[in-house]
Amino acid sequence: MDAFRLLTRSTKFKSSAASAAESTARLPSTGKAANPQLFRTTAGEKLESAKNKKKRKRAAAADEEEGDNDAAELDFFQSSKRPSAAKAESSATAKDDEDQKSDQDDESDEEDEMDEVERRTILNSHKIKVTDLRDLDEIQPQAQPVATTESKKKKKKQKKDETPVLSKKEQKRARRVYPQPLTSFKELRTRYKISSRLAENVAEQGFTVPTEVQLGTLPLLLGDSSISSKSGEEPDLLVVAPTGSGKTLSFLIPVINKIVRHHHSSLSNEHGILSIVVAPTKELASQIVNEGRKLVAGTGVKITLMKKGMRVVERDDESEENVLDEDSEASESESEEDDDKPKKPSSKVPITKSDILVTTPLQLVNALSEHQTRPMAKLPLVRSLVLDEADVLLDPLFREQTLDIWRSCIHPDLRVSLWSATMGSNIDDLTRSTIKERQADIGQISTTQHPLVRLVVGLKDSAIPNIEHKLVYAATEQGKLLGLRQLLRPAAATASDVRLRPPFLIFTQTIPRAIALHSELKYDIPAEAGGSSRIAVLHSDLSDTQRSEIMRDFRKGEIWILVTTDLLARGVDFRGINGVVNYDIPNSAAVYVHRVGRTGRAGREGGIAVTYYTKEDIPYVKSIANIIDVSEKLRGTEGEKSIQKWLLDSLPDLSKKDKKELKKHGVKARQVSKQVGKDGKEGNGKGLRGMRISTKSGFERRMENRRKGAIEASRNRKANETVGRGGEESDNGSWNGLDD
Ligand SMILES: Nc1ncnc2c1ncn2[C@@H]1O[C@H](COP(=O)(O)OP(=O)(O)OP(=O)(O)O)[C@@H](O)[C@H]1O
Repeated sequence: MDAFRLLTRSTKFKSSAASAAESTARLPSTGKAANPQLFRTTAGEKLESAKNKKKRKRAAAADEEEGDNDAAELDFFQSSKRPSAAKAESSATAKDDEDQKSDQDDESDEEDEMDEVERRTILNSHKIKVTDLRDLDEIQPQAQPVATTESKKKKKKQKKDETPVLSKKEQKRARRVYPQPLTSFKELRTRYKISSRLAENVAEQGFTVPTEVQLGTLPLLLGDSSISSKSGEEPDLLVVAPTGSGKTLSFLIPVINKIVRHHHSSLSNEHGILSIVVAPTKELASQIVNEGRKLVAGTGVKITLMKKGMRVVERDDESEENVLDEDSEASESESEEDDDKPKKPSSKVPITKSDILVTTPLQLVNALSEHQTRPMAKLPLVRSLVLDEADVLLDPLFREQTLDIWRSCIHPDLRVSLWSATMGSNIDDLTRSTIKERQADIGQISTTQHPLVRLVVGLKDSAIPNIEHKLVYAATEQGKLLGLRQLLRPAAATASDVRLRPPFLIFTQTIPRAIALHSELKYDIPAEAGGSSRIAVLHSDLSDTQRSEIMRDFRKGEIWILVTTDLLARGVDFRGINGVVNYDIPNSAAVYVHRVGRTGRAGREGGIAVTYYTKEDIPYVKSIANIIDVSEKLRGTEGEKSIQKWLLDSLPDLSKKDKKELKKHGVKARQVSKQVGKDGKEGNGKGLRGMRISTKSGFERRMENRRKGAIEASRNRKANETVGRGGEESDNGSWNGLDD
């Protein structure tokens, strides 16, 4: 069924069939991109393909030598699906397989080793920048820079016994590292020797080319010896990489592999949570678990979504409890409405048995502190802590909870990795200081310090270059609604030059506005296209069950248009959505980057981001216009710029204080006054302004309200006369919410 056609109510487009087909072919919903990478230069591509060609030749020669029987074992990356029987067999022989191949792999490893120039060329070609963030004196002596004239001059000024002060440029150079990039997924097995079953599970996803973030981070986390430590020691890692670039796979593969190794090691009798992944929303946490389940199949690793009422550790003062298996948790009811209250006395609940726990911050903090009634319990076995959307997890809203979790992980070998598409420099500082503070707390000596590495893909804090941005001035709230209606009826949209095919997301500033917009639009979808069931609203006031049902239906394609708040701005992966509408402008440039990043996932072309702004928004638009400008420059399309220089120059700059205020509360005109209840019935009507969404003018609304008031008053008068006593006081004069 073509959603776009149905929405046009069978109206024929003026454009030719050929051009329509051409535009459809480029839509994100039509399938995955041939290459998910966003950045690459010819020089880098040539070098990578030369390296891969060499490897293929070697593999073919090895195949010939080993005969047909062994070939099946060696080429598990070739086909995306393998019969399960073969899988079971290969899983059973995995360890032997690893041992048998290790000699051959060692040999090929040496051949695969790139020199620094090659590593530099490939990393630069993909716009990957890796930096060691430790203090310079902590970085290995080899990393110290060669003194330049600049530093020599400074040196003269210093006393002889003092260490030289390096210029900023020199410090930067000293910190740059060029780890060997992953040129193909095959290397996960041949070079990094990950579990063969895990490698098969990755291959079964059908991914052929690693994305930039995978190419850069997987070697670091799987133990690459070319990084600054020279020891191949796993670093703590800060990663800034574009939205939809495959960060989830980048952190899950190493975490799962580490646990498989742990299960095979002498520590295999240690049972408990070994890794924690923290994400800011339940939707994202549940998505990570789904992705994780595909990767852990058959590896013996268990991944669990943290739910209310679950117990994750045994406190010292508790008696032994029976242990609940992860499989039985899957059947737990998801209909818990209130996360802040314990479901049943926690001591009666069995302890969760899982290797990887995926959680939102509050849920884990509540479990560890028994709803903040007791000191936080410790998580003594956790070796990997992953903070997904780390900048938001370390934002004041979640910071204390996230740091509490971090501090609870007391194992000396803990490694932390922080991931996001946007990260301020304050996160670098906070990470550094938390690592030091934690090391001091657990009495770790400095010699055991490992690298803290930052890896940035592309330009930090920028929107993906493979989508089209439209910044549309709508003057008023009514103008925005009219514009949006045009998008919903694409036949009319030809005039406005924006064509957006479902499925798409619409973001509003607040929950009441999302609800209001949904009620305003729900009858706009024609019955033959499925009517109001095609459009839904999702926000955090809904129950968990409602939230997951809506997510499921949107993913299945039953819901075409989803109105939502920033709840879905981050991390959530709806692979084929064609666009994003910022009905209300985002509260910050970072939120813009994340919201629009819901489309154009994994390098898909053709996604559109439409942002409406009104007169009230003008002071806040410049940072968004800047992001669009940079994204278009990254794309490198001459002459196709949507942000003109004159616009950038004429838009006002926002002060730091106003930026902070905007981030915290959004555009003032759209805030919901405290006197207004969620039902929209309290107050005198003025507080409702922020949630009002209607095409009717203020005058029309006033007239309508007066009419309603008059009818209501006459009804009351009649009732009073009949009953012979005064009726209940009614708030006739107040506006009664939204126009349906
Ligand atoms: N190498 C690959 N080739 C093709 N698709 C991939 C590859 N790696 C991941 N993907 C797909 O890319 C999509 C986006 O991945 P993911 O959700 O991990 O992105 P992300 O970087 O975490 O984005 P965000 O910043 O929005 O959270 C997913 O649908 C995933 O299956």
